[in-house]
Amino acid sequence: MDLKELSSGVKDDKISEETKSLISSLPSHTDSHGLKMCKYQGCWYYHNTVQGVVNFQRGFQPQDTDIILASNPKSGTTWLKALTVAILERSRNHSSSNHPLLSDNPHGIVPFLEFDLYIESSSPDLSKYSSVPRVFSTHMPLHAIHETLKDSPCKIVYVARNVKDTLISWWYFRCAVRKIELNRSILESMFKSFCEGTFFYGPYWEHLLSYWRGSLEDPKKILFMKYEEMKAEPRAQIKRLADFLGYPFTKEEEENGCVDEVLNLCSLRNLSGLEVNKTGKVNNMEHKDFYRKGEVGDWKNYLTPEMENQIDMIIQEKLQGSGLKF
Ligand SMILES: Nc1ncnc2c1ncn2[C@@H]1O[C@H](COP(=O)(O)OS(=O)(=O)O)[C@@H](OP(=O)(O)O)[C@H]1O
Repeated sequence: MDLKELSSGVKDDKISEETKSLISSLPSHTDSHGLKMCKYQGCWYYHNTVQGVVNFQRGFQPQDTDIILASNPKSGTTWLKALTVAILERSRNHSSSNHPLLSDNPHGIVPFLEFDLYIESSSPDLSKYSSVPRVFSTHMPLHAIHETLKDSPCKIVYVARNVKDTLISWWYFRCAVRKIELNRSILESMFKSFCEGTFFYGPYWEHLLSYWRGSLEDPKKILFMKYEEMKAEPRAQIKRLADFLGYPFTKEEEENGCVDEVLNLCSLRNLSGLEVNKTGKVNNMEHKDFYRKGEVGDWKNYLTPEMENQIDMIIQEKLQGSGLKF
């Protein structure tokens, strides 16, 4: 594998001596592609990402109005970023041609804390993100960001997705990034690692539960959304998001079609058809690879009944008693 092709979160070229020493003391394993991972504060990361997490925890200073969009990878992050940007930008009266979503990928507009910003240093230049509110994103679990954000009234939105669709989306993405055909042996090794909890940002259920419990404890600070509900009732869910962020749609906006405008702008079909999303890269990943089918239940086309049973049993057991269901 050509290391230059990898995204910065997965490589291991940004690690300080101090973090190397930390990593050497942590549980570790090597993934099926030969990339080294370690378990830091209960979550599995590639080594560069640990550096990003450590730098974030050391240096990030939240502002009261900050918005943090959190997710497990492949759970609807790109969509949530686009919707949040569109909700916030609607008051700025854009003409049809100068909306930020028309000239950049949602990941270019909303940076990831632990890869894009904090991977090189604990004091990155955030001046580019000075407009209010600042919007950042993360795949870190809540326990990794809690200490840094707990005294701030900033808001956190989490999007969760059914584990089986998340897994299939990851599989597609891994193959797309490596420019190879969908390959069942890759799916099988990813499946194993998902089930064992050793997948990137896993265990998957711990990630979900951290935000789920956080949202129950402090619903004004943490909004828990589900990809499936966003697909099933987009108008209700986007209004829920806008209300939570403190940018509710007015009655007039609802009547003049503004909610549908935002939804249409952020639809998979619209975003994936934009020139900016057909070309270009962010963090060594092609914009186009962030968009695929966006269907609920696509896993049925790929997982065997045995795989389905196994993963269902694990998730059922892990989420038991939490009140969280998919
Ligand atoms: N606008 C919009 N609407 C609905 N669904 C969308 C949208 N944009 C991306 N997607 C689908 O989300 C899946 C990618 O997940 P993420 O965006 O979380 O990926 S990432 O973590 O940011 O890499 C991936 O799902 P799958 O199609 O199931 O692979 C994308 O197709």
